[in-house]
Amino acid sequence: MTERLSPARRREALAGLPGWQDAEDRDAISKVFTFADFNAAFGFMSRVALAAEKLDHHPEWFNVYRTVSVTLSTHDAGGVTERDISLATAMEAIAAGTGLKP
Ligand SMILES: C[C@H](O)[C@H](O)[C@H]1CNC2=NC(N)=NC(=O)C2=N1
Repeated sequence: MTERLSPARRREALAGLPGWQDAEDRDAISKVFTFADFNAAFGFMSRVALAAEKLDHHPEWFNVYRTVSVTLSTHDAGGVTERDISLATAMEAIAAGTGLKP
């Protein structure tokens, strides 16, 4: 659970997570979510915050108006683990119900 993913597993996981990609400057994965408006973006962040606490795994993120830029990595492991894939998967499910930009 806390080991960095093999390249093959990482490719497989990213293939199932639309819009997620390798971060440019470090060992992490990232995505920019664009919502209908600020209300939807902040609602997404509120729901993700609750899920992150349950998973004990927390996003690095940056919100401007209706966009939320997310970077996930497991600091203890120095890279991407199954914990990041679990949180990314939860974020996808939450975003699907939160008023993504049409
Ligand atoms: C003690 C606690 O489990 C750790 O500090 C957790 C908390 N949330 C975390 N979140 C993320 N993204 N990476 C971590 O390594 C991490 N570690």
